[in-house]
Amino acid sequence: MAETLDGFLGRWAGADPARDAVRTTLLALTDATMAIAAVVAEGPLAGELSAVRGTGADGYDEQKELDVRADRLLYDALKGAPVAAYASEEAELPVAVTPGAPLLVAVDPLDGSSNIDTDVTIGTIFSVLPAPDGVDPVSEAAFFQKGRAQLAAGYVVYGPHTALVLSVGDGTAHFVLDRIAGAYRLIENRVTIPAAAKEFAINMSNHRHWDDRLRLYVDDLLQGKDGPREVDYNMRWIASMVAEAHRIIIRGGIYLYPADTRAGYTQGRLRLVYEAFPIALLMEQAGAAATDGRTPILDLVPEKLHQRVPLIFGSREKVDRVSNYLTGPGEIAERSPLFGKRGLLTA
Ligand SMILES: O=P(O)(O)OC[C@H]1O[C@](O)(COP(=O)(O)O)[C@@H](O)[C@@H]1O
Ligand SMILES: [Mg+2]
Ligand SMILES: [Mg+2]
Repeated sequence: MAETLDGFLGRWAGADPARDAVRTTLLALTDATMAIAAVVAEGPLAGELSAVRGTGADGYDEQKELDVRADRLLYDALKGAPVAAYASEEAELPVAVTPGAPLLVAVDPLDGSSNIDTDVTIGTIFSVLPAPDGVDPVSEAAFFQKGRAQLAAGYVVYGPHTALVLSVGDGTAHFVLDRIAGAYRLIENRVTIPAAAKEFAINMSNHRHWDDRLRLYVDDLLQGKDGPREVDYNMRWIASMVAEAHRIIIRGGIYLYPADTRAGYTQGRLRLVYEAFPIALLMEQAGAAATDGRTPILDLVPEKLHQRVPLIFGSREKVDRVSNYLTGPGEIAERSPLFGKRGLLTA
């Protein structure tokens, strides 16, 4: 039988108390995800999981019954863990857990809420940070730490099987839930994401709202073999970022949720602290990359707990190429109608 998460983290933590605190916290979080997986698997038998229960912290997103339940399960599971404060997409401000404890946790309890009632993969995303010295841990400011400060990060996808992907800063590991044993079991110790891939994921319905450089990149992909890339690509859009991340972990590709001109989307859609940071750590630790188009996501420092960020992640060569389109002069200046003389139609 494959090693359990408990065994894996036990080996990693050894006798180090700081690592043991992270281990205890991850086991509490992943216990909660098993309870969430059970609710997700029941679907409508567990109640009206997609019923609207409120609006998110900045007033743009609806809060559904399952968002609220997942949030409660995660918070309750952390009681007794060495966590000073818990921040969630579902609450405006962090809340206290264990006073004086060394860690902070930030979560997206349920990612892909629009898919709850369609039986499409959804997930939970989490990030573990150190409680900073000299700052009240139960404050937004405590979470204003660089993505590279994360001690651990991961997600669980509730799909046909339930998978956990986790990093404690030494590679990215892949586990699958063994429902009978009630434990996650190790599938791959060190995931390596292929540097190149032919799949991209973006919500194409926003095409007209994008910036010209981003539009040029996607239009070039769409031209396939007949365009400048000279390769046919395939497209996916699940509308659960966590499910797209999992596909990329398994076989590579790129995910883009750029900024666009719609109200509420000028900084993209995804949240920096509990969506982009954890996914970026998992990507980098698996040999891939994550950027806002200019700066590696892990080098950003949040200024607000619920701050949004344009998010591009996946296979390294693809992320580098799109960053080139967004920031570099080079071939873009040659070909773009806005940035060069030849123009898109004559290229
Ligand atoms: O409906 P859109 O604009 O395609 O947005 C889908 C994106 O929104 C998200 O669902 C946002 O996450 P939440 O469900 O946690 O709000 C992403 O997972 C997903 O990629
Ligand atoms: Mg989300
Ligand atoms: Mg969510």
